[in-house]
Amino acid sequence: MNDMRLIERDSTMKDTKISARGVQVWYGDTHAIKDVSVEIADKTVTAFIGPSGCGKSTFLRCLNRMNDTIDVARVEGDIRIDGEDIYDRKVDPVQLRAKVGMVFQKPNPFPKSIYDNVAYGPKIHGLAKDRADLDGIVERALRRAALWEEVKDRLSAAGTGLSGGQQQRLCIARAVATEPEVLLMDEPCSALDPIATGQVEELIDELKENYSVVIVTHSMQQAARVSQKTAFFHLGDLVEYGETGQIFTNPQDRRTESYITGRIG
Ligand SMILES: Nc1ncnc2c1ncn2[C@@H]1O[C@H](COP(=O)(O)OP(=O)(O)OP(=O)(O)O)[C@@H](O)[C@H]1O
Repeated sequence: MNDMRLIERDSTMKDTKISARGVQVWYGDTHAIKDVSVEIADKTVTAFIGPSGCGKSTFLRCLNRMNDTIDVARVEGDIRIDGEDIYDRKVDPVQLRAKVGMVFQKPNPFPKSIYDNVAYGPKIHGLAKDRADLDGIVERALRRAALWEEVKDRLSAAGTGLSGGQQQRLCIARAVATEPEVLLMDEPCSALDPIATGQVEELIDELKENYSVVIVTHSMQQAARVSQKTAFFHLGDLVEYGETGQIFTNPQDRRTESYITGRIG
């Protein structure tokens, strides 16, 4: 009986991809993240939820050192990806961000062609040996982002000329083109209509076959639809973290319960 239970548990366990210990973030005097520790699994979608201003985006940005670009931000603690300290002085943040890709709230394609939007990252990171190789990378990334069929005949058209939902999928293609291992998504559907949202959510579900996906969302329905793990933040604290089903049906902390029942936030 015990053996059976062990086997059952093993089949649902995934390796840890990101391990954060005692993470604190300040913006000047504002203490935005307070001693957060969490293990994020590989090949899993993890949702960060919580009321506005609770620190979800701040913590997400710690995972690829995007906070480095904010002058007043100070990050403390230990964050490891595959056991490697990403804040170590020998880590190049540009290389790190190729490995830990990011998709933002508002689709932000470069003012370039669809092709060049996707080819840009692989070019600067020297991932293609020649033009044919680069063509292959661009096609694969656009296919992975479920956009290829819609754009294959107009790759030289401007990325900014696509619809909002297509632009967001283009940004996802751009992020996956550098073969990242982790994909961070900060409210990726908030500027999209329900149809485009559905397409991006479907895509997120497929992306988890290859990547560890972390998504910040204001929509609890979205967290419930796309994620396997959910972390609830409140006033800079990570209050509760667990299986998404458990967080939504049987939260252990009354603050989580208040949030998911709409009493706070
Ligand atoms: N660039 C910044 N400079 C100064 N303070 C900031 C900065 N970015 C965030 N903050 C502050 O840090 C705290 C956490 O903000 P953060 O954007 O991480 O929260 P959030 O949970 O993602 O919010 P939202 O859901 O509204 O996007 C807030 O008090 C916010 O005002």
